[in-house]
Amino acid sequence: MSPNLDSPAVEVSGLVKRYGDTVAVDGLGMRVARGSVLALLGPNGAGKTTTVEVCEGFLRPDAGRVRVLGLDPATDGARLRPRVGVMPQGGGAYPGVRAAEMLRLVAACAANPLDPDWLLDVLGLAAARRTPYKRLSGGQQQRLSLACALVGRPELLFLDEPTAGMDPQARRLVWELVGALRRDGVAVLLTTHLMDEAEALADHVVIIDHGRVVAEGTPHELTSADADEQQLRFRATPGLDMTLLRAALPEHCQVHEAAPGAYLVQGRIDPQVVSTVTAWCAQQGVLAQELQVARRSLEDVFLDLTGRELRS
Ligand SMILES: Nc1ncnc2c1ncn2[C@@H]1O[C@H](COP(=O)(O)OP(=O)(O)OP(=O)(O)O)[C@@H](O)[C@H]1O
Repeated sequence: MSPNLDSPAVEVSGLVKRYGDTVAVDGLGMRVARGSVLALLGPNGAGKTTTVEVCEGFLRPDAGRVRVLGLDPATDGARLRPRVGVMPQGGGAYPGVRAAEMLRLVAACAANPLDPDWLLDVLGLAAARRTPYKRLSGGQQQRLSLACALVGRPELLFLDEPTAGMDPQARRLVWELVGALRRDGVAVLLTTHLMDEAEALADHVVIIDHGRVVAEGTPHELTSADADEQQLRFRATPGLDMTLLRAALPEHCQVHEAAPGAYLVQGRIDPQVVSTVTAWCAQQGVLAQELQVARRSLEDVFLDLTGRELRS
């Protein structure tokens, strides 16, 4: 039986990591419970990879406390390696090695590995088993990297942008796999830029910016924190005069044409607001179609917290 089963899978407090004058991580704290999936979100340069690499033991922190499965990754690497799976950003393999060889090499280091051939099959790589790593497509390299992270039956998985560059089919497959691992009690710390990925997979979301936590909670908590902030979306003829609709709606409502013919009303959406919108459209002689009332999306929350402008 594994030691330290009572401790969280990952526990970080007051983490600081600098590169010269750049403070990449600035007092960050987070906790990944056993058997749960935590998604770490943040704009480019927010400090996600640095945080994950400290937890993986690849980087030493400048300050703070990091415990992985109850151990210190900076000093207990040898004890942690057999229990942790790592899928780094951008793969990481010898370019000439064939897919199946590489997976077998990794499997040989594990005490009780999964069958590499079975794993290649599950990840849709059976036909590519003799292909050298450098000749695999980007998505195939990602899947092989995931296979390498999984083959040792880890208790904890670090996935840094696991589905970047994957086609929708491969992405679905990875999502299903992560769901199955979680049901088997594996903890997962993943970073992603895909809000639907975080919503689909994560029990807990941590949004960071400038190396600090700016919000955290379940996807539901994050998107329903402000009950007065809802959205009414509808489609109609492009170019309707939004100043007229705005004047017909209560003061707390904002309205704009998000894309040609796609309209968005934001505020407290009650039955009266819905009725005003449909009646106003009828007055204009247009039909409001695909009418939908929803909470703010995780992407809205993320953009509100981290800004809408592009980072350099
Ligand atoms: N090896 C390094 N040397 C110097 N600065 C670095 C190094 N690695 C990262 N940084 C800087 O640290 C900050 C955090 O980078 P990090 O890669 O952790 O961010 P990230 O959130 O993972 O970004 P992305 O979403 O683009 O992958 C950035 O300002 C980055 O330029």
